[in-house]
Amino acid sequence: MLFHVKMTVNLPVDMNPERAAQLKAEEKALAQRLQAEGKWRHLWRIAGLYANYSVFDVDSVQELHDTLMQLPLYPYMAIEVNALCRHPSSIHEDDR
Ligand SMILES: O=C(O)CC1=CCC(=O)O1
Repeated sequence: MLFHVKMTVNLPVDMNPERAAQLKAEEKALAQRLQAEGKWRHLWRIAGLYANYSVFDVDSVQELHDTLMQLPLYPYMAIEVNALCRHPSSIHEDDR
């Protein structure tokens, strides 16, 4: 199942810089592991914003929920989710 996810990060302005750097490093490590596993298919910066557009390929809505909840930056994110399904004109056989 594919889901388009927008994540907007809002770190508190008074957050300790070392704590912020630690959270970002943990987020990067998990994001790269999930990409290597094929669960996090796309990760794009939204130009001009501390936000991203992502596409997740997971087995269930519950798996998406659990994945998002475990992100280190989750407490500081606003998240919007849209479920995706195959477009009849798509030429990409792996879209599903
Ligand atoms: O910087 C972001 O958009 C938040 C984020 C998601 C994965 C990652 O490494 O950073």
